[in-house]
Amino acid sequence: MSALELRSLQKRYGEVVALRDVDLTVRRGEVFGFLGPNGAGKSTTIDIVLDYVRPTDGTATVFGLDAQQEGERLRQRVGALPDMRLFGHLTARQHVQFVADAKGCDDDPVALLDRVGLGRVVDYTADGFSTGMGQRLKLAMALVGAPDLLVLDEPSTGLDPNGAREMRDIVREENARGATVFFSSHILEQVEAVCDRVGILSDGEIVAEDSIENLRDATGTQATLVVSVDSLTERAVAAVRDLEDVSDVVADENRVRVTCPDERKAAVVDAVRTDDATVLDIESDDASLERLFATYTGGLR
Ligand SMILES: Nc1ncnc2c1ncn2[C@@H]1O[C@H](COP(=O)(O)OP(=O)(O)OP(=O)(O)O)[C@@H](O)[C@H]1O
Repeated sequence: MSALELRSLQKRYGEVVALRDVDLTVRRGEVFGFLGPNGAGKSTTIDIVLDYVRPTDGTATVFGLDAQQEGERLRQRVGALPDMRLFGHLTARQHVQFVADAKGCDDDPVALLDRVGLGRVVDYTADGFSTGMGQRLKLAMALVGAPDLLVLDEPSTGLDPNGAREMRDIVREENARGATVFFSSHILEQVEAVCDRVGILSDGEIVAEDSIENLRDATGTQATLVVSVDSLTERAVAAVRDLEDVSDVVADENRVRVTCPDERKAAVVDAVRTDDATVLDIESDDASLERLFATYTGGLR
């Protein structure tokens, strides 16, 4: 049985078609990235999965439980980080305790708050929290009861780079203990760093569902690679230029920049080392990921 199944899901708000026809399967134990530009329908999909919103047509099931029919049982097994307001007059501890009581579990709020980096403010009220602290608190609430499925809607919102990294670490830890993670974002690097597979939603429809690697192969999306060495010879540059599928070769004193498919990166590094140069640094930019996203969502063709 899969962790999450969406079948022919449709949602209209009056004239606005938020979801056209969404079919998606998230397997048990995977970290699945749910990608899409603003307004694509990600939040609507998540709200339907959590039964905050009813679909116009189609079904959403979590571990075989129908979101509309068995919402209460379903929520027992799910931890969600929705874009929900916190209660300013309640402390961090009270927020987590509230979820623990609702789920009927005896998790220690302080341990959970410690895990998300709020160990020192457990008795502070949420009204003084920054956006990032609020986001951490919502994550602690999502972790209550060691859920089988974690649904994280834009979890990195408001987090600084350290916070974003800690969020990724927690996603990995949760996945390692067996949780399936469904992770929505429009920040591609975040998704690539933790996700096994991704689904790309565009204009209310899934336009791609695969590993990022396979999607790259399918679209022939190229990466930019910069190799820095201790000394660069003309022979080495010529060897790089001779490589198949490698283009836009630019060389300066001790660096070579090229455009190539992922699977040619190793050949480029080998060629740069033709005269036994020592590799000092290898950089590969994320532009390829941006292009991949744009290819599927209509930003670039
Ligand atoms: N309550 C609502 N009433 C009317 N239209 C809505 C409502 N909620 C969402 N929509 C519309 O449905 C579409 C999908 O919105 P949704 O918030 O699901 O997208 P999203 O992918 O989560 O976007 P974002 O990345 O900006 O959060 C948009 O056109 C939005 O304006």
